[in-house]
Amino acid sequence: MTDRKIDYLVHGGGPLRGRIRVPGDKSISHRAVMFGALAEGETRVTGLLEGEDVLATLGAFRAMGMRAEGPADGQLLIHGVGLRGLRAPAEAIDCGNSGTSMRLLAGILSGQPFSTTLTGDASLRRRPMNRVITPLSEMGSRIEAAENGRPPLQVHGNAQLRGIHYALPVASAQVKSAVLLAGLFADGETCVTEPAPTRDHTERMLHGFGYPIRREGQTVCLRGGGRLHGTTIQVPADISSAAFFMVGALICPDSDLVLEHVGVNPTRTGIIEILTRMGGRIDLLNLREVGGEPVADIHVRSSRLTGIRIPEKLVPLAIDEFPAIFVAAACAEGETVLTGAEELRVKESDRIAVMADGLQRLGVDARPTADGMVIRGGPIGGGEVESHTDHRIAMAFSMAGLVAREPVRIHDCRHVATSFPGYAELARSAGLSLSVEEGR
Ligand SMILES: O=C(O)C1=C[C@@H](OP(=O)(O)O)[C@@H](O)[C@H](O)C1
Ligand SMILES: C=C(OP(=O)(O)O)C(=O)O
Repeated sequence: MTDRKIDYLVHGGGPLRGRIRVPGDKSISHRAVMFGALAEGETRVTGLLEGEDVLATLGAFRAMGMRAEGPADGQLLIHGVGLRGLRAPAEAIDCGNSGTSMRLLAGILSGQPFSTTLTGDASLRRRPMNRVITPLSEMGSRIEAAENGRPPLQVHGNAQLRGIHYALPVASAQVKSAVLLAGLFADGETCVTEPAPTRDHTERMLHGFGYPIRREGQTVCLRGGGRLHGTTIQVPADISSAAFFMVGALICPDSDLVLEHVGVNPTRTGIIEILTRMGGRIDLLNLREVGGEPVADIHVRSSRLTGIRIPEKLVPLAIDEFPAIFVAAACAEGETVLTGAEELRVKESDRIAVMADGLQRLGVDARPTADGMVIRGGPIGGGEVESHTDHRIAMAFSMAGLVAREPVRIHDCRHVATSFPGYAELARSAGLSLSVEEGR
């Protein structure tokens, strides 16, 4: 990451037209690196997201002895070390801005015969880790954290973990994945029950690497001590990155945009359901299955949006898309009400507080609540907003700038590169009038 602060300045633009492909899926990319490292033999990945979060995961495994060629143009060849082949890293592992890296690594490191420190940037060091510390400790790992279970974490692994049956207190794919990854190293069976469906890329990838896994209703189980077999993985484009363009095309008149080759796993498509319920014209074209994940081209046309009450069951299925959805709500007629989304407060920033604050600065009637937001649509004015070093906040406000009456300056957008390298260029190519300036 560059230390130089950069701002985005958006002077409207649009319509958004044409066909674009956003970068690879972040969740799938992290897991491709992790499972490829723990597998026996080679894993060839294409479409890998070369964003900073995934590079942090890759750096962690290289520091633990994994060899890999790439990434270049999304291609990565991983030489797996096998489940018992990781070595202690020489120094602390820096997860940067990435919660996924830290929580999933905590699961893997819990099963190692060595101790490791996991650290991260200022945003990550504010995020809660007790949610993984609690179940991993029950399995026999010992994890020390700073105050209130915040990073850095010192993970004192245990080569003889015990399998557990764990009921997740929050719907979190990261916690589910951390426990299942530790379960690979544990005696007996490890099962996780989720309160509501969350993204299932870990389960699909275990299957792809030939590891037996069983799902019964909301419970997933595996037995430790098996083997992962190297494979090929084609990473689809990230629906969480496509989300900004979906919203931009819906709210900007005369837009007609196709987002190519996007992963549309049903545990990720809450955004499509929510925007469709708001009146968005969104069609999935050429639906196909690629490497165990459903993929489609998403066709979006400008639409008259109407506010809705967002069903709580859709919240985990759209969890990273709310910054973009709030912008859609600001452009909709009437009121949009979100509840049951307190998890948004512990992401890279407090996404409820930060989005409400920025929308208010742009003249939008946005009222934060403990677990969501109430937004009454209306005209968006110009002004200056803060990203709070949160990539998704920066990109969401850039789409607000697309339809704002005056220019919108978004402060400190460096972190967009964590999930979406090349965002400014791609947004310009689609029709956004966006310049990148020295931060002020
Ligand atoms: O498992 C994953 O890859 C992710 C799970 C979600 O986090 P939670 O598990 O905290 O909901 C999501 O917000 C994050 O961007 C990626
Ligand atoms: C919450 C996110 O990621 P992470 O938890 O991996 O930092 C995100 O990308 O929106």
